[in-house]
Amino acid sequence: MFEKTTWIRLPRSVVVGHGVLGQTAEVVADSHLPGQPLIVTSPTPREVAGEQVIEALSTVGPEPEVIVVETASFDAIEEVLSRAAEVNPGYLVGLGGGKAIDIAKMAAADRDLGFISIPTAASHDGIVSGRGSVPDGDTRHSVAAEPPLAVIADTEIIAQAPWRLTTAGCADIISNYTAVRDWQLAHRLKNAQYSEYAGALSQMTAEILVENSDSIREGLEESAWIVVKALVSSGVAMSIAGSSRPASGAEHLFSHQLDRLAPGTALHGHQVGIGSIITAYLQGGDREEWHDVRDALESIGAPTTAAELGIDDETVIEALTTAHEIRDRYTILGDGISEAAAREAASVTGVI
Ligand SMILES: NC(=O)C1=CN([C@@H]2O[C@H](COP(=O)(O)OP(=O)(O)OC[C@H]3O[C@@H](n4cnc5c(N)ncnc54)[C@H](O)[C@@H]3O)[C@@H](O)[C@H]2O)C=CC1
Ligand SMILES: O=C(CO)COP(=O)(O)O
Ligand SMILES: [Zn+2]
Repeated sequence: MFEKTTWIRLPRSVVVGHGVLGQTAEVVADSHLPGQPLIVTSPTPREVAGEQVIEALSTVGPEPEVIVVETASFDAIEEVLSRAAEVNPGYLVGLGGGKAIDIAKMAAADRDLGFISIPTAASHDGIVSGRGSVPDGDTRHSVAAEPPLAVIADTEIIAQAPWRLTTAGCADIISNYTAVRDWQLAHRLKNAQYSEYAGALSQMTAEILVENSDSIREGLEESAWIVVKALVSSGVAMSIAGSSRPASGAEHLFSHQLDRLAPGTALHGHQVGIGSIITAYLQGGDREEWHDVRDALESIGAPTTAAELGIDDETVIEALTTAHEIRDRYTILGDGISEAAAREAASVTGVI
């Protein structure tokens, strides 16, 4: 008997473009979201877009409550949940970068509420995904969370964010090359479940971004448009897969380990970009594809060396040799690489 089932959860609306925050009321109505919203945000996004979002949401319901969180952590989720228990919101809104959006989507899942994603930067591909990523002691969890019912990505706001946030988003996408390869490897060696559709979409997203890299330049709102579309596409790949696998391989394990060893030093996207250069080197292949990854990062102005990340060489080596311990996800790192191999990979690629 045929027993396979799949349940792909995607947003109902993805609205991207100049000034689309002005369509917020329409989007909320179209999503049938009731009652008072609780906005989960962090300090800078609150300043940048908070009033505009509060004003827009107030036209379709009671004035929103706002909670400002500082970190992506289980404590922050608890804070949001206890505020939600007080105000009993009708739905949640994640406003900001990856951390605020992740916390909102996980709190929404816990309270069984609808959730809207309003990114203020094109810095990560969690804008659309139904996954949350949270560090927890020595490990990192990628948990099933509430996917957004709607995404409102206003390129006017996103284009005004510091440029480094956009280059981080590009690097998060470029890292899909190595993530997909690691996923295929895990499929071959460990029988990990692989989705051809999700793998192909994730890889194609990286290819399209790299093909368009000449148009990704500081000061152009079109750059925000191109990058947001890629981030959406990558998030859809994660939703199809039902896991972060299409967008997270060894380069992400390396980044998660850097978050523990050098917290708050560099952006997620920039770390995974460097991780992707080294992962491509370790994955080998006929053509030295790590050159392509490095060149793509260089062309959009993302860091390609540890020094540019602000992280010292020894921390890079430690992260590389311990990254496999972060979570139970098979990658090219296998059950760990030696210090000598890590040093060789990081030096040959010019990362250290
Ligand atoms: N759930 C998922 O599928 C994914 C989750 N992530 C998670 O997302 C996080 C990384 O996201 P990031 O956005 O890099 O980190 P983040 O949320 O810490 O934001 C980075 C910085 O950008 C600032 N910022 C945001 N918008 C701004 C604006 N318009 N102007 C000025 N500053 C602005 C924030 O205040 C923050 O200081 C990590 O925790 C990562 O694990 C990343 C990718 C996928
Ligand atoms: O950052 C991500 C994809 O870009 C999410 O991946 P993780 O599951 O490794 O946190
Ligand atoms: Zn990522």
